[in-house]
Amino acid sequence: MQLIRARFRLRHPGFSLDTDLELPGRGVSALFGHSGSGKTSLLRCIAGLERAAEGFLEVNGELWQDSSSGHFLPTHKRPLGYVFQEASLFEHLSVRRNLEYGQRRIPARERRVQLEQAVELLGIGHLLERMPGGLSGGERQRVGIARALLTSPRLLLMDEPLAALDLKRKGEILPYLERLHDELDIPVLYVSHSPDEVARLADHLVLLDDGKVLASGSLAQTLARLDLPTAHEDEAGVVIEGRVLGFDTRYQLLTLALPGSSLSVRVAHSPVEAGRGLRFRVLARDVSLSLEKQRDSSILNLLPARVVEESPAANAAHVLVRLDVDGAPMLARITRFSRDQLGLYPGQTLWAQIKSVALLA
Ligand SMILES: Nc1ncnc2c1ncn2[C@@H]1O[C@H](COP(=O)(O)OP(=O)(O)OP(=O)(O)O)[C@@H](O)[C@H]1O
Repeated sequence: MQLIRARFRLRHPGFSLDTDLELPGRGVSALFGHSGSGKTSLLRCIAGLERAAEGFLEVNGELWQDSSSGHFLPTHKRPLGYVFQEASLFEHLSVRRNLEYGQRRIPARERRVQLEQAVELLGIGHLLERMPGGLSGGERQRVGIARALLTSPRLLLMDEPLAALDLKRKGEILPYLERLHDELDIPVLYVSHSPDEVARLADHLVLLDDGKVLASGSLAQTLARLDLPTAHEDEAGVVIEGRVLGFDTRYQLLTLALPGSSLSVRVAHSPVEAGRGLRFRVLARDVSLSLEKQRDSSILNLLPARVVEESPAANAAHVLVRLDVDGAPMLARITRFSRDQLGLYPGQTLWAQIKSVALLA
């Protein structure tokens, strides 16, 4: 069974962590929550760094901890990689030697990731003979991630791996993280403050608040839940996956297939060929609703939608509406005035006008 079960109780003065999670044993699970909500504490429990933590941890069928029977694998025996904000590389060793150090911790027959593969995945072939002192923050982080992979982990823990980088470097490194996600079969627990990173990388989302799990579910379903604080942020929105149908060079329009309709996005170049999957993000504030299909509208995307439920928004003049668009959940933030004009009710079918779609690639 591909599953990570993580049940922990940990007390610090003034803070207690109490989690009972079942996470998918593959793909990226993002841990999201305010500062102090317990994200790092949970990763530390999973890594076995909190000896005082009571709990149970099973990773894809392997038992790492069970306090009820006194079973506790110490950190160095847990096959995991841990990537922090800043990579702590051995400064006196070249990049190649740093990577080999990671690899040597594992007997040859147990290695699941080869040096060439990690170097290629992180795009660091040209850095191998360099010393860490001369690397940029983004390059260091890529080397740190490659070194973690070379220990052939059964689980990769990443604690805000991009937080120390500026926006440009973040943009450079994200495609490599996406490749890890697509090409390696190692489950990742990814702590982040950034909705954008989560939208791009995560499959599963865990929301933590004051040491407790507020929600744990698929990214698409969880982002669309009106009862969670994420739906009430200014940047609230959903992530949808579609398959590329085609790219029109004259109009620079990329068309993506949804289960029963399609969406068009204006982009200069198609990032992938037809048939491949792509993620895109639709913010609640970019979706408006109408009863009629407005054919004369300059808005490109008009999709049939069904109202599932509504909730007051943070701003009293707005309401949040959860929609079902061909089985894909979507959020719309509209004014209370529009809501009354539409006579909105659950089950109503209407048209969602999508003013802007952000491609996550
Ligand atoms: N060793 C410790 N002793 C006492 N309190 C601690 C200890 N470690 C963590 N805490 C407290 O536990 C709470 C959760 O901390 P944690 O670092 O897990 O939060 P976080 O969600 O990762 O925060 P951030 O996003 O700021 O990194 C905080 O209030 C912190 O002060």
